Amino acid sequence: MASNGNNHVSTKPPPEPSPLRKAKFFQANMRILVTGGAGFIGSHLVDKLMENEKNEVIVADNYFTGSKDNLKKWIGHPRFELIRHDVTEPLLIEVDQIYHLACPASPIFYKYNPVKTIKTNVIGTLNMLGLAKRTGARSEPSSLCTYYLVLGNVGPLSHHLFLVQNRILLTSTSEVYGDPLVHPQDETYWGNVNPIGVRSCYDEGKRVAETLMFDYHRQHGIEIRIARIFNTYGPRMNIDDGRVVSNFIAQAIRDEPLTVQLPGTQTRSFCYVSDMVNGLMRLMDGENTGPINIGNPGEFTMLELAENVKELINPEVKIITVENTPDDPRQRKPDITKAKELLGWEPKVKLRDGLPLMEEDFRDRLGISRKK
Ligand SMILES: NC(=O)c1ccc[n+]([C@@H]2O[C@H](COP(=O)([O-])OP(=O)(O)OC[C@H]3O[C@@H](n4cnc5c(N)ncnc54)[C@H](O)[C@@H]3O)[C@@H](O)[C@H]2O)c1
Ligand SMILES: O=c1ccn([C@@H]2O[C@H](COP(=O)(O)OP(=O)(O)O[C@H]3OC[C@@H](O)[C@H](O)[C@H]3O)[C@@H](O)[C@H]2O)c(=O)[nH]1
Repeated sequence: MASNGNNHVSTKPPPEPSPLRKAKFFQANMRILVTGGAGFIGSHLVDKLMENEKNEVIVADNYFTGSKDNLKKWIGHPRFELIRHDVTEPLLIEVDQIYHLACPASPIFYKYNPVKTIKTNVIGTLNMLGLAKRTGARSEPSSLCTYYLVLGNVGPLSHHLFLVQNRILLTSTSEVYGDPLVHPQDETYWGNVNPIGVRSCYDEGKRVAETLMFDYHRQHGIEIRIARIFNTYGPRMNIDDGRVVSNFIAQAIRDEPLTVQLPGTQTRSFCYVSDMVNGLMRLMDGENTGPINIGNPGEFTMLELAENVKELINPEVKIITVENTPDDPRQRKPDITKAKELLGWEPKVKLRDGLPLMEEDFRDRLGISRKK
């Protein structure tokens, strides 16, 4: 017996679904926007999302640090769209989920135009939250779903569409902890950030982005997810990205000295990109808003990282020390208890297994093969 929704019990079976539901147009697609999808993490996320035939993926990117090359295998695919768009401008499209990654991540690039970086973090996140609000990032049907209903498809498929959970995920950062006085960092730590320093366009920008996410959640009921990402590495990083793993690997391949910034005892924890993408998707699909640390708790000094790269990639290469930049955090290691308990997630790829995978990609792109 089926209820018609007005508390009257009907003995009639539910109507047959329209024969059109098997047509492509009626597939139960989840339309997912990935901002910053032409970048390093974003393009790996797109690869994973596109594996699911029920997903349509739209990338919005201004190509500041990203490139169409990272998405070349999807360009022209019927379930994929690429838009040249700067998130500091509003975007009017219909989507069910938003992975909001757009923001330069390497210190060299985010410090290059700090005013633009903070605008990207603040205005960009406001715009994406506005989009989430307009398209109904709540446990209600989205505009897309409403459209299906207007067409009169009242079969089991449309019921499924009602259950689509619209939401927005922000890729925040371990930099919200600043130069942390608590070690390892768990999500309850409020951080130690210089609000007027050269890194603050990024650190404070991401902190405001987190604030906006929670204010939209509390005030407008928007379904939010916040990931605090720790240093991530892997294939497709820009060769001249400037971050430490890509620098050391490119230097080792080119026979140039590995430039350890002083003092060299500062630590970081490095997460391989496939683990990261997996963690982000679990967070999006799970029931917890976060913030949740996603990172690999293996902790290395920069000197240890250089030694590892030397041993694995080029035992002949020199290691030198060079000046550092202001406000460089002295230690960083995620406490991932929350990710383990709430998402059932933990990283699988160890640094010594991930570095050779990245080396292979860098050698291909640089056209330098391994010496015999
Ligand atoms: N990789 C890491 O170690 C790391 C650590 C913490 C947080 N994150 C966060 O993850 C996200 C992705 O980082 P990534 O390493 O892939 O960096 P990335 O620089 O490779 O990718 C960022 C992408 O955003 C795009 N972008 C930048 N500004 C934009 C704007 N105003 N409008 C539209 N697109 C814009 C870039 O062109 C690029 O494609 C960023 O939000 C970053 O803050 C990364
Ligand atoms: O050539 C280099 C580059 C960097 N470093 C050192 O390596 C450490 C890591 O520097 P990176 O530039 O890779 O990145 P950071 O850890 O400072 O910031 C990073 O982590 C948090 C993310 O949000 C940022 O997006 C990301 O850039 C720093 O201590 C830096 O001084 C070197 O020793 N040599």
